[in-house]
Amino acid sequence: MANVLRNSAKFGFSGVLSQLSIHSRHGRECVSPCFSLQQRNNSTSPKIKVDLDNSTGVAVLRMQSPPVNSLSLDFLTEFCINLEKLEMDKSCRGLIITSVSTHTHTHTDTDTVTQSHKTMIHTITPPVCVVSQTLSKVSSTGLDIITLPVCVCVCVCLVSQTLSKVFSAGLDIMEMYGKSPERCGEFWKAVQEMWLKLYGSNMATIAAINGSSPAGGCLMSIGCDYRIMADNPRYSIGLNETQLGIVAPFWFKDTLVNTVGNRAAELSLELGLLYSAPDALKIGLVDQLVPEDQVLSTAQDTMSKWLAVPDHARQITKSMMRKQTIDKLLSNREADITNFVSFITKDSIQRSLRMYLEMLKSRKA
Ligand SMILES: CCCCC/C=C\C/C=C\CCC/C=C/C(=O)SCCNC(=O)CCNC(=O)[C@H](O)C(C)(C)COP(=O)(O)OP(=O)(O)OC[C@H]1O[C@@H](n2cnc3c(N)ncnc32)[C@H](O)[C@@H]1OP(=O)(O)O
Repeated sequence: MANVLRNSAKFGFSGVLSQLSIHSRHGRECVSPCFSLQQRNNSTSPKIKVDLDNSTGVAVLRMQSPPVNSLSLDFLTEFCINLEKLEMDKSCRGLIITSVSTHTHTHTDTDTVTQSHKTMIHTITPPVCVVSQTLSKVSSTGLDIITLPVCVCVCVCLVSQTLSKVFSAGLDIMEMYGKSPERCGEFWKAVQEMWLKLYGSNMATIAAINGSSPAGGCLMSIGCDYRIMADNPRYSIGLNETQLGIVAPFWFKDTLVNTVGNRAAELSLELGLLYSAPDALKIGLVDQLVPEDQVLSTAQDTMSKWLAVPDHARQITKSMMRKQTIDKLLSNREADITNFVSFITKDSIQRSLRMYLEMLKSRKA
């Protein structure tokens, strides 16, 4: 243990984990070589926006993947890359995870059509740059060279997309429905990676839950050190997997037990309960409720209290609390993937997922 603590002071929590387990893929040594320490951490990528305030050392990661911030393979990959970058950045000590409620997405599109220039201008607005040109083209027979008037339209337009009031709708069900075993395995590995990185982060982490947070969204929340939820009767949170006819794996269960205790976790998991914000507070699934417009500012105020504690002391303590749970998955990763793939690809489970998807759609109609 003394060794663990010495290493922890030297490498931080993630570093200790990678020292302790040769299977660890989320320690500092395993970072993709394309990220250097010099890299700035203010990034905007399609699904996630990260802003690091260098004066406070606090990064805000905003999920912005309409319609419901579901956790697809692409989303999870992007999430892990961002987390890894922040973990590597010594100036970043705290991370707040939240969802943007509305965002404007800048969309660049290049289209080539064999229509008149005039038609093109009418169909795509607002064109920032329209280039007309004549293009020589080989006909389908390959014999005749024909010349067509072509309008190449480079259009930059702003598309406003509104996220429904969700923090995250959890794992993207479409990643588990009708997919090949290989793809399911790849997806599950990314889910594991997201949890390993978050639960084992050296940073102080706060979930600013400004919307519903079922299943994987709840996992992401309880993977943080502290949870602040909007006091809105429309929002709910919980590990509702059994309601979909699927089963939360042992590490989802362990994280929930570590958060709310065994009895509450038992009820919660077996019944697939989604809790209102006040009920979630009652069982300790979230730590604090605040009016919706104060979720982020409260998270920022709370973070300053967490960062008042010396990093090494907080990190070593966090490691002592979470290491056993993390190691359990690290030493069973491959078996866990195999279990997931064989479970999720069963006909009966696929049927349950289809019914659930239909229910989601019919609820909308
Ligand atoms: C033998 C032992 C084995 C042991 C176990 C081994 C392995 C483990 C196996 C499996 C574990 C899997 C763990 C799974 C975890 C998950 O996270 S599953 C996902 C659970 N999520 C949900 O149940 C949430 C469902 N969504 C909602 O309840 C609502 O959408 C909402 C989030 C409350 C938002 O409501 P609203 O604003 O009204 O939006 P809509 O319902 O209209 O949704 C908009 C569109 O988004 C689609 N959508 C919603 N959620 C998801 C999702 N999670 N994935 C993909 N798509 C989603 C919805 O269908 C709408 O689509 P359309 O616009 O109709 O196309």
